Amino acid sequence: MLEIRNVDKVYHTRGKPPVHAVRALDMDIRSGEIVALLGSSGCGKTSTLRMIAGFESVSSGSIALAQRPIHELPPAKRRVAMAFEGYSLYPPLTVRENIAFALKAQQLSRSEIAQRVDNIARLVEIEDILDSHPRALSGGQQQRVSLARALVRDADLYLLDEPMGQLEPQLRAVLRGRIKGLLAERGMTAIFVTHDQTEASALADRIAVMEDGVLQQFANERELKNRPANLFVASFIGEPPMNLLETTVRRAEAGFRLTAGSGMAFDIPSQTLAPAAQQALAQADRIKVGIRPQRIAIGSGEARLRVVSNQWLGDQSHVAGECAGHLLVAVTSSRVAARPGDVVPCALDAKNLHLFGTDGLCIRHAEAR
Ligand SMILES: Nc1ncnc2c1ncn2[C@@H]1O[C@H](COP(=O)(O)OP(=O)(O)OP(=O)(O)O)[C@@H](O)[C@H]1O
Repeated sequence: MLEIRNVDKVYHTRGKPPVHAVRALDMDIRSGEIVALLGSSGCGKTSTLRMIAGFESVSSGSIALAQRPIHELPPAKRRVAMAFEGYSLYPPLTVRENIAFALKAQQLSRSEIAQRVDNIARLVEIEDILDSHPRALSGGQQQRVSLARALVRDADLYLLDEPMGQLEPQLRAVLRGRIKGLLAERGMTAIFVTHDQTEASALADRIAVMEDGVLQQFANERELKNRPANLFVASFIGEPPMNLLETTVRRAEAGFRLTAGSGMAFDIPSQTLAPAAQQALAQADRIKVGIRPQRIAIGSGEARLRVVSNQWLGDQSHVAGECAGHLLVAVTSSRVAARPGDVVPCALDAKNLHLFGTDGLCIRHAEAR
């Protein structure tokens, strides 16, 4: 449906060094798919969206939509609808006129336009402000008008830049559900930008994680959590973040022994390693290992955790503590009775470890549950 091939974006500003905002981006998005572009501020999400919409040129590479190369077409010819981060509403027009404006080019009857505007206004809860002008609206209201103006159109692709960033949490959750319903019901293909993991997980079929202009991994939430491609994704996705430990590598009888400070060692049998991973371990002195807080068992096991903090969140305990010189966070669904300073047994099983090579790429994932 949407094919992004080897796209780069470099901004040149007079008197300043060039900014390489997007690097060698390759993505394939399927028809009817909802995709989140997720990453921290400045990682290239908005630049990517604006290149697809045609408001920024690509520095190199190509973009095709429904088999049509679009990267050299003007925005109006791309059949792409976009809701902008800065809303971009027309100040002299009312909300109703702003939304209807996007439909004028589609040569629809007046009654059809009125009906569509009313339907989308109801969906994003702006029926009461249809006759207001943008300057009289709050940021959250303007954001919903901008969203309505994009979603009301007939387009091959919908691009939504931080579509709900200004809304209070309850309304955001309600609209998220409704928008997902609308997109699914109409089989609309959409890409939205967010830096909120919960939003990405709730709305998207697949999540593209970006950092420093580079696509780190493009997969569903489960895959990102269970099979992170590299250290960045491993530490960025998941709450609380994955525990990462520096270990020294030594060959052992049936594989490798990874030692993380005094009293913490993991035996990794060779049979759990692909040939490339074995080779990487054989050549490394030190590697990083990662373990999800949910995979550290508290209350039993060989290791000892000196508790630093223990919080019960209503449905899970978050226990932070020091273990063999490392600060670890563990999450369990049962209530843990330990207080700061207490020492509790815990288990870190080698099969629950993700191993990362010296280049940061994951060379072995934790065993699937
Ligand atoms: N028009 C421009 N001219 C020069 N540099 C730009 C321009 N637009 C963006 N940049 C730079 O390109 C990089 C990527 O910016 P971009 O807005 O795409 O990131 P982002 O992930 O969407 O960030 P945010 O979440 O803060 O909107 C940043 O370093 C930014 O400063």
